[in-house]
Amino acid sequence: MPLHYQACTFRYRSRSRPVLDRLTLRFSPGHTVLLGPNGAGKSTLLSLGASAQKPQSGTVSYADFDSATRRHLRAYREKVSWLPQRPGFIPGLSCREHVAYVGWLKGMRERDAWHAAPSAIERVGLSDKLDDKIKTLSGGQQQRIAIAQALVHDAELLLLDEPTVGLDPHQRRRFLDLLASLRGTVHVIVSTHDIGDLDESFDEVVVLESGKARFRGTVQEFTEHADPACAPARRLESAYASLLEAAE
Ligand SMILES: Nc1ncnc2c1ncn2[C@@H]1O[C@H](COP(=O)(O)OP(=O)(O)OP(=O)(O)O)[C@@H](O)[C@H]1O
Repeated sequence: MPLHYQACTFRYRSRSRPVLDRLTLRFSPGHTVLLGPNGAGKSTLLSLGASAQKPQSGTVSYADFDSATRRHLRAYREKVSWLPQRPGFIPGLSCREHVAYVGWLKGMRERDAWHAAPSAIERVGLSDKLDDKIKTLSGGQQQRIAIAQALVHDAELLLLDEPTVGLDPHQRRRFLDLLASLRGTVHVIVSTHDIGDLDESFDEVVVLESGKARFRGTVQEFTEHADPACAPARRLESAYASLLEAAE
């Protein structure tokens, strides 16, 4: 199912200019990387996709459910999971309690969430911290618990906002392998500044700039924007730079 933004306008109350101005964008099923400079509107876009905020006009829909329609909200949130850029934690809960609590918030039965939490935590390699309190974890470990929270209720679509921030290189590789293991079963949209996260395992690249989609295409189509003279190892960076230069 695609995640569909139709003529979406979103403005923060304290701001006169909208972050998104009648944006129409369709994220195809599969795995998508969302790129864009600071302030482009990526987090805003994902928070709308997660139904955490509503557009002032236009619609956001997934699987025939409208994120702003009250009677759709429960089903929408069961299908869509979101890792925000700055996940909030209840520091005194254990990892298991926290992940189970988020599963319960997402509509799982308390018992089911409690039983599902250890396997979500195992997927991020923190089984040895199951009963440790969140406040005793390092920043990178907390980020991994946040990823486990996004996985716990088996959503159809994961919206991951800078999930690899704070992860060491081994954990970053592990996370990318985890994403690859979800191919074919879970749709994923990952916002990142780390262009190295983008590899051939992704189906689509979207570049957002000033609230507008400057590029949407396959990884190969994205790479074709690179300077032909650049070194192979720098092709992704070069493609990204040339797309943003063209937008100026
Ligand atoms: N809560 C808020 N109140 C007011 N303005 C906000 C708020 N959150 C974001 N903005 C503004 O909205 C614009 C888009 O921000 P957003 O966080 O969506 O961008 P981003 O592409 O995710 O940026 P980054 O890569 O730096 O995380 C920015 O100009 C930002 O200053």
